[in-house]
Amino acid sequence: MNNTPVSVKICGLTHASDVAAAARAGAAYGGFVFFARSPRNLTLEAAAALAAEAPLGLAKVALTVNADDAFLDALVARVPLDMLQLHGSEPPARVAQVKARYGLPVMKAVGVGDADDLPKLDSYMAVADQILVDAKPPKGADLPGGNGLAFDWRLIAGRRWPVPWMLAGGLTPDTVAQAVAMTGARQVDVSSGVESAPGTKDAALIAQFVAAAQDRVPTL
Ligand SMILES: O=C(O)c1ccccc1N[C@@H]1O[C@H](COP(=O)(O)O)[C@@H](O)[C@H]1O
Repeated sequence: MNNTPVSVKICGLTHASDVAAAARAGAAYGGFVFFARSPRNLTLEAAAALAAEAPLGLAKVALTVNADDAFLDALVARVPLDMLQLHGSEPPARVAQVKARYGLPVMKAVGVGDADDLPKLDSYMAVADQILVDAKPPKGADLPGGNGLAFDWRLIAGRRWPVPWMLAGGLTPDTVAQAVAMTGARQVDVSSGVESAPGTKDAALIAQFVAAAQDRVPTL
């Protein structure tokens, strides 16, 4: 039995109050989204201002989707970051390139819809610092993540990988405890499940989510 509390990432922070709510609730990571079609999309300037508000203990993660070097160069120069999250179709070689170029830990997201998607996770073990096991977006979806959709957690029940991994996809304060129990995840990531509307974070839901993930009473 593992007594270390589950680490939580709150993704899609867009206001200083979101950063404060995530930190107050006990989240370990805060995510900033850089994807134009997302309701959580940030400019570099807005992200730099939010990053300045993040206390020690809240790791600042930048989520990008198939970003090129020019964008990543500007991002890393402008925003103090602790990790890059690659949420597009970046192949293992691109993950290795990004890791070498910026010297930041890289988390690679992989969408899971059915058992056929699981081998893809293995292809990133040698190059990524962490893996994000997310729900595969529906065909034709506008966003490659952040859709509030879960996958069948039984697909990964009892699975272990040689690098740290996070569970994501449609998690909510009501479902996260069951997701953790079924999968054995020690890290979870949420965006839509702690929002009152797309792109609008709710401090009470954030507190409830982190507490539920860690099996304790919320810190409000
Ligand atoms: O949140 C977004 O807008 C987003 C945009 C593009 C790629 C990924 C995005 N979010 C990530 O998706 C998962 C699951 O989100 P949800 O909890 O189902 O809404 C999570 O890792 C977010 O970081």
